[in-house]
Order: sequence, then C-alpha cells, then structure tokens
Amino acid sequence: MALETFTSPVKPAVGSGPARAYVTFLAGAGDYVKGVVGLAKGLRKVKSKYPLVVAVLPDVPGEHREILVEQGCLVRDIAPVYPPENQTQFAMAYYVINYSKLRIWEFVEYEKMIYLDGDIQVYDNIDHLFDMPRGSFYAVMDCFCEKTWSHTCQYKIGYCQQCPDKVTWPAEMGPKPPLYFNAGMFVYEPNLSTYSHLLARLQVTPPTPFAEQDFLNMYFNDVYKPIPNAYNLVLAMLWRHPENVELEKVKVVHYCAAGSKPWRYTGEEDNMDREDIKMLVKKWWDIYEDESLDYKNLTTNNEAAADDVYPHQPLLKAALAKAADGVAGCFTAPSAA
Ligand SMILES: O=c1ccn([C@@H]2O[C@H](COP(=O)(O)OP(=O)(O)O)[C@@H](O)[C@H]2O)c(=O)[nH]1
Ligand SMILES: OC[C@H]1O[C@H](O[C@@H]2[C@@H](O)[C@H](O)[C@@H](O)[C@H](O)[C@@H]2O)[C@H](O)[C@@H](O)[C@H]1O
Ligand SMILES: [Mn+2]
Repeated sequence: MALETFTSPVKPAVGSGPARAYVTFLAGAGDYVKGVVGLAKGLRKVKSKYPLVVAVLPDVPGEHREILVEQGCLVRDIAPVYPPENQTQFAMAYYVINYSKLRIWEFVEYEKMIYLDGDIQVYDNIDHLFDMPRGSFYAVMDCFCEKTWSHTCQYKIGYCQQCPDKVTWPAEMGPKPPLYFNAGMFVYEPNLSTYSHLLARLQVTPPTPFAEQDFLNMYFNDVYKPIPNAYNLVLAMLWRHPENVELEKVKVVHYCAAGSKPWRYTGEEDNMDREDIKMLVKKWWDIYEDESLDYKNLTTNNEAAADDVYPHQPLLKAALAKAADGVAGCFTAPSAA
C-alpha cells in the first residue's frame, strides 16, 4: 500500500530553533526520483542538520513518494504552475514544468530554505549558508557559453559574466546584462506575499527560453547576491572556465550539462568522456549505492542520531508504522497553524 504523503505543512519539531530545511522539486514518474534519493543520501553523508522537503507534482506516483518518505524526506504535494499561453520555444521543452518550483515560496513554516535541483549533489556540509544575512537572494552565477544560450546576444558576441574582461560588452548594445544566476541552487526566504506577487507577475510576463530561471532572475534582480561557484558547480564550467574552478574545493555539483545526469550517464555526449566528468559521475553513484546512507539503516544503527538529525522523524515514523500496519488513509501532519 503506497504510503500517503504529507498533505499539509509539517510543523518543524518544537525547540529545534529557527525552522530551516533543504527543498527540491520532483515532477513526473520518470527517473529524477533517483536524483532526489541521491540528494537525500548526500545531505545525510555530510551530516546536514536539516531535513529535505520534496515538493512533488500530482504526477509523481505513490511508490516514488514512498521511496522518498523511507529515505527520510518530507514529501509535500504542490499544484502545477503554468506560465501564460505563449509560442515560446523553451531551451528544453520540459522546462515548462519548472515554473512549478515557484510553489516553494508558500512553505512559510520555514524561515529560510535552500533549494536544490534533483540533479544536484552536496559533497560538503553547506548548512552555514542558512546563517547568511536575511533579505537577499543568494545563488551562483551561471555561464552563457553552452549551445543552450545560442539564442542570446551574449552568446552571439562571446560575452560571459564568468570572464567579463575576455570579450567586453559593446557600448552600442546598451548596459551590460545584470548578473544572472543558475536557478538549480539558491538560498531564499519563503514568504506568502512574495509568493502571491510572484504568481501574479508570472501571469503578465511572457515566457522566455530558460523558463522559471529567467523569471526568477528578473524578479530578484535587485536583491540577488552571488555566492562562490563552489556552491553550485554548473558542469560546463569545467571546459568553459576551468580557470574559475578549483575542483577539490567544490561543495555542490550540478549535473546539468547534456548527458551528465548520473542515473542516465552513457559517456557519449560532448565532454562526457572527460576524466573529471567520469570521476564526478562515479562520486554520485558511490553515494547513491551506499546502503549505510539509507535512512532505515541510520535509524537501526543509531536511534538517537536519527531523532537528533531528523526532529520531524517521529511524525514520519508514525506514518511508516501506520503504513506497516496496513492502516489505510492519508497521514496528515498537524497543521502549521
Ligand atoms: O522530468 C523532470 C524534469 C525536471 N525535474 C525537476 O526539475 C529540476 C530542473 O530540471 P533539470 O535539472 O533537468 O534542468 P537543468 O538544470 O538540467 O537545466 C530537476 O533537477 C528536477 O528537480 C523533475 O523532477 N522531473
Ligand atoms: O528551467 C530552466 C533551467 O535552467 C537551468 O539549467 C540550465 C542553465 O544552467 C544553463 O545555463 C545551462 O547551460 C544549461 O545546461 C542548464 O540546463 C537550471 O539549472 C534549471 O534548474 C532550470 O532552472
Ligand atoms: Mn538541474
């Protein structure tokens, strides 16, 4: 019997300090669930103090939800968000579903969250990012050199913010584009008025090739603060700007280059036969296949550690116990109110 997911905000454990969590987004019945399982295990490996919330669209099947709950994730249902009707060609056709990420601004039971794409892995503890000053939107600058950017002026003149002096921005093209972040990882503050304003603005903003990433860059332009590349290594940086990468200091890897999703990796696409790519894909698999990082083994080995790191765990245990007893019905956590 598929374990039902949380249908309402899960109240962070009492006395656990300011409510914080990592959050990711899962859509569809495909293989991205492997990315989210890997992420949950990676955060456990680096002994993050905070849980992983997974915002799931309705098309995520029950058995995937169950896998995530069994891995200690807080699974939260969200409704899709669609941009206004438009003829836009997205850089990737499936990017249209990524607007649903905007629902995470509604998770106001948390005072601060770190969003991570499902194709991201965390190799060093980054909990300290939660302590950065409030009021800003923190993310890593993207790179404009991949073919996915061929529709832009930057790409056409060879300009990239990662090396702004290599090709200077021509004065006749007006002001240089504002700093632009990759939306696969960011530190933000859930807020209901921001949430409703985001959705309202979206309905009057024509969609653009990088979908919600473009929209978030427009919306948070005046509060965006760049953080070092080590917190979101967009893989293309390895061959586009190697001078900006110190691989041994990288804390977060974003498997967003074509052909780099570890769970689909064949090594056939451009740059996928590089030694550093092969090493990073293996690094991802080593965590994904490490059974000692499975939540169930953590709890059997060390109840105290589990309860300490997963203060919300009693709620999950109750849900799992209920499911184990075959008790039907949806587990509804106490409301956040
Ligand atoms: O079929 C899909 C496509 C995307 N995603 C989610 O949306 C995020 C953004 O998509 P993706 O990472 O593929 O974009 P990229 O960073 O590669 O441009 C993914 O990481 C997943 O969290 C998903 O769950 N299912
Ligand atoms: O929906 C738009 C997506 O745009 C971004 O991916 C892109 C971007 O990083 C380009 O700069 C790369 O060239 C490209 O490979 C990569 O896929 C985000 O990672 C993803 O979370 C999501 O917002
Ligand atoms: Mn991604």
